[in-house]
Amino acid sequence: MTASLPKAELHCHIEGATPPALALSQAHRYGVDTSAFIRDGAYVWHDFTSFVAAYDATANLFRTEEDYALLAETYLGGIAAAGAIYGELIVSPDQGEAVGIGADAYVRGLAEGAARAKARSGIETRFIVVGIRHFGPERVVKAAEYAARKPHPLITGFNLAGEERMHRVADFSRAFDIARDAGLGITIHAGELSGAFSVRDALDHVRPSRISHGVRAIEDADLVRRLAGEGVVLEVCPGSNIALGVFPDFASHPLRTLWQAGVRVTLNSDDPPFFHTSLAREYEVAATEMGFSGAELVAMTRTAIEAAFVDAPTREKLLARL
Ligand SMILES: Nc1ncnc2[nH]cnc12
Ligand SMILES: [Zn+2]
Repeated sequence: MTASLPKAELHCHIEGATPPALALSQAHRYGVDTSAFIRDGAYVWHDFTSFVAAYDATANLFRTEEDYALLAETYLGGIAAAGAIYGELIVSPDQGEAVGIGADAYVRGLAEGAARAKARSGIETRFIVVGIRHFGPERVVKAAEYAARKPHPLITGFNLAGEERMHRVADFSRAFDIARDAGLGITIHAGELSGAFSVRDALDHVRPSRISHGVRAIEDADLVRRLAGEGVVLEVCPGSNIALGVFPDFASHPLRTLWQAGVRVTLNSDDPPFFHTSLAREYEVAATEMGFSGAELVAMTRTAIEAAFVDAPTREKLLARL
């Protein structure tokens, strides 16, 4: 039903998009035992902490520039084949440091993969540098300083992810000030593992144009009105929310209610194989289980392009493809 619709994605953590088969072939290459986090060809975790452990173990299977090129090319090629014309990847310079190649080589590798995918399919890509909340405010400042130096033209935004229940948003305002002053687009994980207060803190302390998730704003009607009034775009990831138990099922997911309240929403996959989803499945589930029409789903794609961290000519070109 939704296979032929044009799609766009604003929220996908690139290491979290590793297909298990690719993780296994990388593990074979480097002689890594994956039995703690991949079983029967699927990722194994049971809560946010064990998800992060499985995510980190998977990320550590990519160790060279070419490994990252393969990862980005695989993911972007896959979503392009499913109808995506635009995909933003959340990238972590800390990961380049963790595997010893450094942030620049990490970004170069991902950019090479993005270039290969674009040459094949035309998909446009940008990178959002992420600071990891549970690494603490100082490390997040370092990530922001890295992004602010604009080490690669595909880096156009800054995000904060990780354990939302650690620290308060205000602890990260300096990092966001650095990123904003450098002209980067601003988004922040909020209202996923923590409630409406976290979304309000994000609006007050970070002034983002988008919020990663934000769905728990639904707990506060005034806040929903504020999001709609200010035109803040939510990067909604329903499959992720169900997998992590933020909501029990699609029937109780607030996407439809937020849409009806006039909040600008988009569809995203977050960490697709970890959450048994894909960008294509997010569109399909929105149609079959949440009652969105084809026209409404294309409107969400349009919202994603309108909110994308791209220059004006690129935005116009993408809008013309809808
Ligand atoms: N769903 C999520 N929430 C917070 N941090 C993340 N990092 C990767 N996936 C995440
Ligand atoms: Zn995320």
